[in-house]
Amino acid sequence: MPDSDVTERLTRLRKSIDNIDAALVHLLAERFKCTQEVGHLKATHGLPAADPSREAQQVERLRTLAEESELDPAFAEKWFSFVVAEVIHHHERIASERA
Ligand SMILES: C=C(O[C@@H]1C=C(C(=O)O)C=C[C@H]1O)C(=O)O
Repeated sequence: MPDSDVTERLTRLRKSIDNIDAALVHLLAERFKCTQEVGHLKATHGLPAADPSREAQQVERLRTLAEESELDPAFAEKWFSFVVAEVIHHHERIASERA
């Protein structure tokens, strides 16, 4: 493949990667807006920050979706756990600010 074709293909792929990264940031921002609201609801009603049974259901679902999409399910779970840990941290902070 000539060098100019490689450069063109790389540029095209990187444009798509940049679009996907932008979409992921937007999706995460929307997710955190929802989880912040959940955090306030929980703090107002004295509910615990974490809900392990809900998380177990989500992990199960996400692992299945990952398999169907040919994404490594272990990676999907790792990503989910990373995000949820941050959400729980936010919930604990919201609850402590109310106390
Ligand atoms: C958002 C919630 O709080 C926590 C965070 C979750 C999440 O980010 O999906 C799921 C369960 C909870 O541990 C919730 O209870 O729905």
